Amino acid sequence: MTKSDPGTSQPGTDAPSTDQPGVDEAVRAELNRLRESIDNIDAAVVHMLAERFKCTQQVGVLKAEHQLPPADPARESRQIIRLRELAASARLDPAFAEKLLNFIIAEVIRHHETIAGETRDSTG
Ligand SMILES: C=C(O[C@@H]1C=C(C(=O)O)C=C[C@H]1O)C(=O)O
Repeated sequence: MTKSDPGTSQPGTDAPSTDQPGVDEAVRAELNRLRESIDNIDAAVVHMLAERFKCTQQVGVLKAEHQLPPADPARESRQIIRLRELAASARLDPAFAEKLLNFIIAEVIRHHETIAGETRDSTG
């Protein structure tokens, strides 16, 4: 297989696609089984994040209506401590858990700033 042989490798790699003939049937079956679980977990993550953002949007509206700042660093510090402990007990890298939470919170704060701006515009 070469790079000029389209469709036989994953984009950006020279590794053979698992869809190719020649991949052991038992390996393919195990991979498919694991990928079905991964797809279910990814769906659950998306649904849980959607629910989280529904809550944080409501927090954003409440803060905007009461002139509270979009970010609450003290609350974030407590969440990070708690999440790192949860991660450690679940054998997930606490640094990864912290990065993920910070990534999500940054997006939430962006939403809150937008809501605050819109609220100021509409109330004058
Ligand atoms: C949702 C809030 O607003 C911000 C976003 C947070 C979050 O996404 O968990 C936490 C703290 C705040 O910086 C909040 O204050 O509770």
